[in-house]
Amino acid sequence: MQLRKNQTLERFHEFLKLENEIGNITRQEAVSMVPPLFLDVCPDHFVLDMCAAPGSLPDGMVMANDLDVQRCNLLIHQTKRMCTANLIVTNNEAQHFPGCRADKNGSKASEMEIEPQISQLLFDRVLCDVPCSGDGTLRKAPDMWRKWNPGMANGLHSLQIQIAMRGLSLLKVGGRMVYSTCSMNPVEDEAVVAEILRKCGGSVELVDVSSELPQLVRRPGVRKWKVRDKDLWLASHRDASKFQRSHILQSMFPSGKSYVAPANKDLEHENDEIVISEDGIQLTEDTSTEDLIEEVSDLPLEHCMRIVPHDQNSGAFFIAVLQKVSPLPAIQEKPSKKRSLFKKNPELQEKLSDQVTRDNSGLEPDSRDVAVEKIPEAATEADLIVDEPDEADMEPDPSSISNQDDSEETKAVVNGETDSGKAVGKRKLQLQGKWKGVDPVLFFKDESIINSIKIFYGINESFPLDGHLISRNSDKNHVKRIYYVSKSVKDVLGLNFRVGQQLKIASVGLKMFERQTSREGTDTPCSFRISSEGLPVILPHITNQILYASPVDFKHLLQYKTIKFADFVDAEFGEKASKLMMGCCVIVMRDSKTMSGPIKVDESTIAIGCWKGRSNLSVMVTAIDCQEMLERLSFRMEAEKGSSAQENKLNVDELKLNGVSKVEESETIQLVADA
Ligand SMILES: C[S@@+](CC[C@H](N)C(=O)[O-])C[C@H]1O[C@@H](n2cnc3c(N)ncnc32)[C@H](O)[C@@H]1O
Repeated sequence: MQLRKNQTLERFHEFLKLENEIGNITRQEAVSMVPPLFLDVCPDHFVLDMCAAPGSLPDGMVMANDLDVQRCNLLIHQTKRMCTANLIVTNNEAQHFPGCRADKNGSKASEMEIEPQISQLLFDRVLCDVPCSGDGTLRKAPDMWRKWNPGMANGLHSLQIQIAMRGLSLLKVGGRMVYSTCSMNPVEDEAVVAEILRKCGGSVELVDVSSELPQLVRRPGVRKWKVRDKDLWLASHRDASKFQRSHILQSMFPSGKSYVAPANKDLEHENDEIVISEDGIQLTEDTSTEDLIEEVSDLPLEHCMRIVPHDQNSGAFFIAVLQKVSPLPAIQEKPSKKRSLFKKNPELQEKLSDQVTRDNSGLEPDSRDVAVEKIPEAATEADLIVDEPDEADMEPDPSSISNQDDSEETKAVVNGETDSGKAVGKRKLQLQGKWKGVDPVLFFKDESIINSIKIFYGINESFPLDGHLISRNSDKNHVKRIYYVSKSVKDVLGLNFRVGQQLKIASVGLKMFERQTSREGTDTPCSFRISSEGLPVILPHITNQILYASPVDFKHLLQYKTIKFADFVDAEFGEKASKLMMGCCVIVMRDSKTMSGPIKVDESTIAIGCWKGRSNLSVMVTAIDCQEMLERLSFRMEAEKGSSAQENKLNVDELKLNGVSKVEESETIQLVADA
């Protein structure tokens, strides 16, 4: 509110919005970022984020899942600038997340697009930041004060157990899973942890992480609590009436034990007095809790962590770290009868998908779990962007570059092959395995196109393309976008084909190449340009169609978007540009590091995709990216100017000592001055 209203913060707010839009920053409450810190992720790990919403591994990969398509879109937008080929965004129900185990001879040849190195999808790390009632966000979500009621937590308890159990069954033995909520309600926290410990019978341990992140002020988990149902406190499942037992479960209590209801229980609480206050809020006579016999858990729940607002001025959070020490008991991840039926009849699955179904992990939840009340929407981050445009198709005409927006399509298809600007409504319903309405995921194997790309950009074997390219269009002749995936992702996709595409993939890999046509004609030897997201990854491997511009010419390109060869300040650069092949090229900003020798790409390398036309170079970067890059550039130049001036001053002082009074400016200083 202050950011929006306070005039003095206007520029800061604009900066935040721009950087957020571009994907350089993501605003999130600090405490929400704590759970992954306890995951202890290593670069080669396979990580599953079961309920990811929006939040580069060399060998490992991250599979980020969320049930909500809009949140998947947001996640895709926010991870776009990470330039990672190691990410798969999926849109499955976490509690039924597919196991993807390939049997040795069961796969059909046509589905086995690529022989995978793995035969089962298991993870080294799992993050279960589950949907919760969200009372820990009370400080930033004023709505919560009106909306909250204890039924929200009770209604989510079973789903939380199911998601956590599914996570544990997908975890490798020896792996770590973090379970977290932004609720302080023990029913969603310690009760869930206790229930999964009970279900797992010693194969999962609650890890004492009190020595990890010592700066984080936290409180131990509780071992005793009561359960609230509407106007009543219940200390034990024994206290629940027969009616209440349809939604108040034994696992919500510290002992986790069930009691047989006495015959007259139904009649209890009938006469509880209900009072309606002036503002219409229902007040109830609070039942005294003193006469209830408290249960105490015998599990080491004090190893859980409670982060409370008044300890370090944060939102509230609950975190538990679990270690799988042996295979779970009675785990049989064989497809249930129901699932094999679905394979034959996907429509049946669609019909049933809205119902709360039983866990297929083999650890069946209590049958009463299915009777939970309608689950309330989980707490939301205050500043979620609902949707983001995919990168527009770009013609080498700068005016068209900045204005296109295919956000409608992005809404419709998550990310995939779209026909920019025209296709909404006309697109055929895509089919990804059994998933309707989702673009297919296909290995891109068109050798003539792959070879033309390799030759045009001079990409050698140091960057293997074969088997690493993906398209999202079943019409092989009209592929518009080609995605690049890492070896780990390639293996997972191969496995997913073998098991009949159980993963519902919203986004995979890094958009690397996009089909490009020029208004000047199509006489370019390669019809695919390098996309902005893929550029940082492929940059070190490009040997053709790449030029180095001085900071001043680079800046002019960003400012004016199109520059005639003859108009570059550095005439030699203009000359070289005119000799490039027609089509996409890459312009790297020259600095002391890129002046000579091989390109070393690091976070400071600034490069853009351009189009070499008949008489000019045009940038193929969105207007917003140009603006951001210009700002980054001026900041860098300021910094360089400062350090050069400092260096220069030192040199002058040094030379003065040697009796010389005039110093030639270094080239760096000259370039900065030009700019
Ligand atoms: C607490 S939020 C996750 C926040 C996220 N980890 C972050 O740090 O931004 C819980 C998420 O679970 C998703 N969700 C709800 N039910 C789900 C289900 N059955 N399977 C998977 N995701 C679910 C919601 O869409 C929501 O984005």
